[in-house]
Amino acid sequence: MDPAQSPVVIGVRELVVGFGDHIVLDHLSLDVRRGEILGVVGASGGGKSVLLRTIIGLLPKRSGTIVVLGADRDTASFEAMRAIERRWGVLFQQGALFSSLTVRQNVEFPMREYLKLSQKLQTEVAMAKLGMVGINADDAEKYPAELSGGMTKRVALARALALDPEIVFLDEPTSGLDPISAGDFDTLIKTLQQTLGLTVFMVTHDLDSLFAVCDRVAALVDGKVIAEGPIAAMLACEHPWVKAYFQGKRARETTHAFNHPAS
Ligand SMILES: Nc1ncnc2c1ncn2[C@@H]1O[C@H](COP(=O)(O)OP(=O)(O)OP(=O)(O)O)[C@@H](O)[C@H]1O
Repeated sequence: MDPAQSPVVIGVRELVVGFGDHIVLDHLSLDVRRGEILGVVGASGGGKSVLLRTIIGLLPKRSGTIVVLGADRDTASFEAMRAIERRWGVLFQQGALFSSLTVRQNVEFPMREYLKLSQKLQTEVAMAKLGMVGINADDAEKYPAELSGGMTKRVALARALALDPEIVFLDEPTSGLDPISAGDFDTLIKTLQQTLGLTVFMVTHDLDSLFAVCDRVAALVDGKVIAEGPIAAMLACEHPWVKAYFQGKRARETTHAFNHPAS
């Protein structure tokens, strides 16, 4: 199904989030539709991570509504919200793996929290998830400190997929990776999204990622979404920030490659 026609799985309306007298999100509204990869871009410190963390309930909002998979945290019961939380996975910036747990134990962690599976089954599922993201079985007993940046991201992605989520939140998944590893990671995200039918909410600064994987992009400026749409619409957008971002010097090469794919 064309994601543009799919049901809304994340609906944010008039969201206000702030710290003291610093308003970060100022009556922000945004929809994410089932099956799409939405890229969220914006200036550094503009509130992209705050938006992600507020949607998943890690930060409080001042006002507005957030409905995820039909549940509104303001009105849903604790049990209902916990059941909904099982249906999403999160890859935090830097991976955020537990340093005292092995790769396998990190992936088992959400299962321990939410499911009652035998240890044997947990291990089988964790190993399957690690296989999906391209981590060798030989690396499963390593600790996070022994992993490269790319491997850390892959393990964090495996952990995000542990509970077979419908939505995956990715906070700068390719930051800190060299261009080839970042490109491989983009391909992995796209493949998983297509094979598992995931909805992906991805905060990124990486123009290559936006062009390679996103169905739609939302630009967050001054606490609001000032433009949203497919890449082609963003390239045609006249808003000064969007123009500078997508048509600036840094963007030109990527845009050129997008418009002139190698045959
Ligand atoms: N827990 C917090 N307490 C106080 N201020 C915070 C907190 N979390 C974020 N902020 C502030 O909110 C603003 C937005 O931060 P956020 O991390 O969302 O930016 P970002 O758009 O993700 O930036 P970057 O692209 O650099 O990661 C920043 O000014 C930041 O200092």
